[in-house]
This record gives sequence, C-alpha cells and structure tokens, in this order.
Amino acid sequence: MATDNPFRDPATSSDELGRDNSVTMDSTLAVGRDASLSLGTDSLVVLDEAFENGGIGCCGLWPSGTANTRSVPFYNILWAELQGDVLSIDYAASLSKTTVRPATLKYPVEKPDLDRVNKWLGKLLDRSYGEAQRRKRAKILVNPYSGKGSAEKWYRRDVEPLLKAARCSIDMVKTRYRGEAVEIAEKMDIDAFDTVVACSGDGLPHEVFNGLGKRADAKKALSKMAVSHIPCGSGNAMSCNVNGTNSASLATLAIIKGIPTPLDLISITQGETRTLSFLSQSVGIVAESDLATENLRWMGSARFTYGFLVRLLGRTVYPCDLAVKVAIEDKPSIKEHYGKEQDNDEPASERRGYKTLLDDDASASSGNEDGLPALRYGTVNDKLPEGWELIPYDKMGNFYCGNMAYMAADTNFFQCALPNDGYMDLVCINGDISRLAAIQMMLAVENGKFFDNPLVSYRKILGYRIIPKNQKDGYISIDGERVPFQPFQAEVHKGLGTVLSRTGHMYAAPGPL
Ligand SMILES: Nc1ncnc2c1ncn2[C@@H]1O[C@H](COP(=O)(O)OP(=O)(O)OP(=O)(O)O)[C@@H](O)[C@H]1O
Repeated sequence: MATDNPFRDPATSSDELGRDNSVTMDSTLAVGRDASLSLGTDSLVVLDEAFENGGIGCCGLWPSGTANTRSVPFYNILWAELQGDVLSIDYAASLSKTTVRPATLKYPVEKPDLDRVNKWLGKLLDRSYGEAQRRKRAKILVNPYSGKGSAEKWYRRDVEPLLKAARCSIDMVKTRYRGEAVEIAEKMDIDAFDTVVACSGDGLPHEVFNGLGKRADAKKALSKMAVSHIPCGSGNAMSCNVNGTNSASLATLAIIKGIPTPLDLISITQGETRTLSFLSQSVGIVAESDLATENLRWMGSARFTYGFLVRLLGRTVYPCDLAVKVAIEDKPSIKEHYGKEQDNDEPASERRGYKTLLDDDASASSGNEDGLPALRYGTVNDKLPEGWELIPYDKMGNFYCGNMAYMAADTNFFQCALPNDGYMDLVCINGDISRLAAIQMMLAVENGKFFDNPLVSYRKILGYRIIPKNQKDGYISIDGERVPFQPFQAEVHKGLGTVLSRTGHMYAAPGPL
C-alpha cells in the first residue's frame, strides 16, 4: 500500500487504518515544539526540525534518515522512560559496522500529556524487546588473561555502558585462577540472576556449563541460567554462533535482546571423569593445529592455519577405533532436517528456555532438584552399548564433532548444526586424500561449500566412542581445551543447557547452501 505519510506503519492492517487515524495518532508523539516520535514498522522514527539546523544529534550516531528525520531500529533501543517531564530514550548508536555505543535522546513533554506518553513508552518498549526479557540480571565473569589481556578494558568500554543504559543489573567479578568460573557457577544463587556473561574466550563458558552441571540441581540450573558470551579471547566461537558477532559491543546488544534458547550439551566420559562439552571435540589435525602450536602464539590467529597446513601437506593420519550411534546418515536428509527447523516459526514463548527464565516461581516449584541426566550409553569404561560397533579407521585425518556451527569467526564448519535438535554433527575426513583435494576442502569452509564436498563425511549422531591407537601421545581437544590422550565416549543431551540468541532456535550461521 503506497503511503505519503512516512509515519504510517505499513504493518498495521487496513481494517485498523479504516477506523480513523487513531493508530497513526497513537503511534506518533509530538514532543517539544518542532519534533515528533513515531513507532514505525521496525524502527523509531524521529522527526526534528533541529536536525536540519544541526542543533541536535551527533553525526555518525544515526543509523539512517533524511534532513529532518532519523530512525533508530527497535533492536537498538535499550530503554525509554519519563524522567520528570522529560522523555528519555537510550539506544545503541552505530559508530561503525562493528561498534555500538549508548546514546540518549531527550525531549520535554507537557504535563497533560503524561498519561499518553506513558502508554506510548509501553508500546515502544514492547516493540523494542519483543519476547526478550527486559532488565536482565547479569552475573559477569571477566577473565583478565583472555586473548591478549584486554578483556577488562573491553568490558569497561564496550559492555558495561550498554548494560547500564538497558537498565540491566550487574554483578561483575574478575576470575583469579583457572577453574574459578566452575566454582562460581557451582555456588551461585540461580534465582538472583538471569544470565552468566563470560567476557573471555570459549574457555570460560565451558567452565560455567561445567560448574552448573556439578550442582545437585544441575538440570534446573542449566535450564534456568542462560550462559552468554562476550568475545574477548583468542577463540570466540560461542559469540559468533549465538550473538552473530565477534564484536564485544554488538555481542552485548545481542545479549540485552537475546531470547533464551535451549542448547544441547554433550557428556564426555574419559577415565573416571564426566565433563560437559558445549562446542566441539576433536582428535587429530584440528586438535593438534590448535593445541600443539602454543609456541606460535605470536602469529595470532594465523597460528592455527599454519599448523593446519603443515599437517595437511604432510598428509598426517591419526589412526583410531571408532564406534558411532548414527541418527541421520545421508546429506540430503540432514539438509531437510535443518530446513524444517529453519522454517519452524513456533513462537519463542512456547519453547522451554523462555518459560523458565521468565517464570521464577514455576521453575522453583517444579521440585526438579535432579543432577545431570543419567547416561543412556554408559561410560567409556562400560561394555560397548548394544548395537555399537568399533570400526578401525587407520587413515583418519580429521575427527571433528561439533555442537555449534562456527568454530571461529568466518569458519562455518558444521553448517547444519542446530542448537536444540538433540544431535551432534560429526565430520570425518581421511588423512590420505590428495594435497590438492585437502586444500580445496579447506577453502570450501570459507565459501560455504564444505558440507557438500564428497570427501567430507557428515553425519548427525547421538553418541560415539573413540580409541586413538598407534600413537604414544597426541592431542584431544574438548571445547578447545586439551584433555589426556586417552579413549573417550560422548553422548548428547537434548536442550540440557540454555543460551541467549536472536531467534530462540537457530545459530547465526547461514546454514548449508
Ligand atoms: N586469572 C586467571 N589466571 C589464569 N588463568 C585464568 C584466569 N582466569 C581464567 N583463567 C583460565 O584461562 C583459560 C582460557 O580462558 P579463555 O577461554 O577466556 O581465553 P582464551 O584466550 O580464548 O584462551 P586460550 O588460552 O585457550 O586461547 C580458562 O581455562 C580459564 O579458566
């Protein structure tokens, strides 16, 4: 429908528009002498004669607009309230493609209008937050040694000001030693917070999931407490997947607007231990390229690529025995499975994570004080489960099992990974393929064609046992951390954990082509 009125919301039905102009009227608020604020389809439209005269606003802070109008996407609106007779709107202003900073719009309102203004404010906040919880209570953990040691600086500059502008409550601590985040998550009052925010690499979220998993009420804690991530480390895959960004300020905005999203977690048994993995497990080239190249830290992120190429060109193999419980075997069926979830438009409020985050009472009275779920397939020390068969893979080059899609920024390795489908995505590649094929495969990860490469075995699985062999020592990585070079077994628990994401059911990765 064509409209001459820039403030008419095209989303409103013709029926409503037919009544009179009240919808448009209700959506638009005259403020001051020469300004008005309108609720558009997906943004707040500010018309202010002062823009034209250069009196208000700071160039560069406005996402878009004409001479006397500016628009702020609802997604960027952090808070809005009346302070006496001044209407104040806090929003995340874009400084660049990767940086937002809080900014405020202030307009005087007339006393007789207060009632109407309050109603309008309610609508603005409804549109700005949708199903996301407002004013989240955040327990923040900052690892001062993450990456190159800038986490605290970035927290102060990129994170805290946005959280404050969104009126979130903040309880921040710096981690003092390895493993402290496990202890904090294990002991924290889960009724006092909505999310634990790790300002770190992927190591701290791994510790937080494990700390929650150690509690006597692990099931409830993992379901209620959303684990979130601000990218401050050397590996920041979690933020890329759930926040859709590797930028600390954009990740903060994603957390402020994030919807609770159930996340599959994986139990790993090795020796006598049971740990939770949220991201990936690797044996062979990926683990070694990451963990055996610590001496090349000066190279930054090129260290991994270098380590990977050296091994690829050397056609290194990592022999093992492997038993896998397969759920979906072939690529077309995996794509179909992914597509179904992509098209699933069930409202977030119907999903498990949402209810428990918002409704403290319901989760508290559910009486579910259980620890971690029982292991369906036993541990690595048990007899092989019924129907599993150990197969020798003497030419294994890359054993890589993922629970999320991005393994690093721009590395969408597990293109069909879903947060809550109850499956792990397993990629196996032979180590003796030609060097050319191996390099083409590596490049295919960047151009999105990896999944379809015929040399890539890609399966959706429920569990596996892997026994490395013919190697005295080697590298196994769980969520990027080194574990002993010993057999281990994995099984997935559907939706056991909780994260915050934009859609409530998908990762930010683009999926298969
Ligand atoms: N104060 C501290 N001193 C030393 N280690 C710490 C401290 N706080 C946290 N850690 C540990 O640092 C490890 C790595 O953390 P994180 O993932 O945040 O950073 P990273 O730079 O991405 O990691 P990596 O060193 O694995 O590349 C975690 O295991 C964590 O327990």
